[in-house]
Amino acid sequence: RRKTGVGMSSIEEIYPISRADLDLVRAFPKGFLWGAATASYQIEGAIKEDGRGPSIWDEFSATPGKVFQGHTGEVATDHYHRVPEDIVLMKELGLSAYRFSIAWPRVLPQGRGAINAAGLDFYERLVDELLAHGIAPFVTLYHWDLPLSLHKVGGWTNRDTAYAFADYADIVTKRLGDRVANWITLNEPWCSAYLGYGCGIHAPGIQDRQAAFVAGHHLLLAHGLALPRMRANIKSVAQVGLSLNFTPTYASDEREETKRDTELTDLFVNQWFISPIAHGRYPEGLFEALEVTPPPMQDGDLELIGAPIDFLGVNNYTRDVIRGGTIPARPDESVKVGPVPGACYTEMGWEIHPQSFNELLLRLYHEYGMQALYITENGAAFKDTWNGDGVVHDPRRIAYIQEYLQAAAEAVEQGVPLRGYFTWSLLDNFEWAEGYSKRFGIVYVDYQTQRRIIKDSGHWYKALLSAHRDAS
Ligand SMILES: N=[N+]=NCCCCNC(=O)[C@@H]1[C@H]2[C@H](O)[C@@H](O)[C@H](O)[C@@H](CO)[C@@H]12
Repeated sequence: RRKTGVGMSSIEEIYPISRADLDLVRAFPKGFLWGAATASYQIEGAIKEDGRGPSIWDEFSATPGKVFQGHTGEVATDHYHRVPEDIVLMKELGLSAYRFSIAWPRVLPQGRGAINAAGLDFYERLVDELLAHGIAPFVTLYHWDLPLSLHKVGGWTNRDTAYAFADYADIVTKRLGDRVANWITLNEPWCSAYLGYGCGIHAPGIQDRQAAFVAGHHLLLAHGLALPRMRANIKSVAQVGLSLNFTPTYASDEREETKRDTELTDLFVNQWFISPIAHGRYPEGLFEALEVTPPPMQDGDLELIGAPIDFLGVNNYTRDVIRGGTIPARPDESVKVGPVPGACYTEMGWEIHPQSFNELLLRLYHEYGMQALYITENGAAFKDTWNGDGVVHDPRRIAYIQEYLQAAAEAVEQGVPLRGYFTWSLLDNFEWAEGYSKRFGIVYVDYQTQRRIIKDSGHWYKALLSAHRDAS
């Protein structure tokens, strides 16, 4: 379509959505929250500023060979110094909610004990600025940046860390519980436990399967111990949940060993954490399949862990297709096949498969009885290029989000109580072991200048959210 006048936006820029998009948004109920998600270590930078203590990711990313080209979160997207402009950006996009995480080492530099007032003040200003712009804060208390001092005494393999987390949760909710109505205790404890302590590709870089299950139990215990402390400090209408990552597993053929390996991988990847949360017990056969002994538990742990949550945060990006090995392969070594003929993949090598997202949502509702679900992360990394002006074309990210939202809309029509969707991520950011080489944002970050450029997907998302508001 042609320009509508010098300096004016083109019609396409104002309404870059299709008729199908308009039908899509109508599937989501009035009041459905539309947001974007980030995490402290991935966007803040300022890792030594205003009293912040070191985290395990400060140490891990500074360790040669751990992160792509030695990238670190030292500067990241410099969000710590750019909160006002980044919130204007969120407003410009029309977000009704914003999910971010609080850096434990900013609030408690040693992980416990002395509170760093400047750290709490930073998050109080962030929350107040969001509320002033009519954006609902969704606060994650732990998104992987464990205070280094706690790691020095065992980190998540030390049961005391669970108690330290509950104290940290108490401090934060005492300060912000009057204003923040949506709380997430942990982000993806599976990644913290297995990637951090099992295979070691994430901080603290330990390779010990037994340690991974001990850490996993203490992460769950941290969640369970924090729940009552948080509920005492937040408003009765406020809600508490946690965000779990799921990667649905599919058999690549009909052989018995393939079905067995697919089921065992599902146990390991998808059931390990949701089972204690939803059913108050670890899934049958998990420890045997991983050839570990059950982690040390005390009486009452599983009751604390299985206490009711108000919502489940669902993080999903892709699925895994499994081929059975001739011998029972341990599920952390299962054979993932790819590329699947006719399938499409993101820059992470993750298959784009919205159907498995739909089936996951149905499963979480029917098999785990979740009464409220938020998609707290979904998005894609593609090779985004910026040509120096205000435009970044990312059609594949638009298509990815469209397809996944279509799958979510079908789940809503099938009765799944889905309350909101947060795309990962608001900004391009520090993608853990991949450093800055992978871009997930609907907003491009030029790291040389820290300039933010809304990608086509950001303009599209804005129009979609506007259409939903109009249709509600
Ligand atoms: N096959 N396969 N596997 C896919 C497994 C995905 C596990 N990683 C995540 O979910 C992380 C989550 C994290 O919260 C965020 O901090 C990360 O930036 C995003 C993007 O990586 C996602």
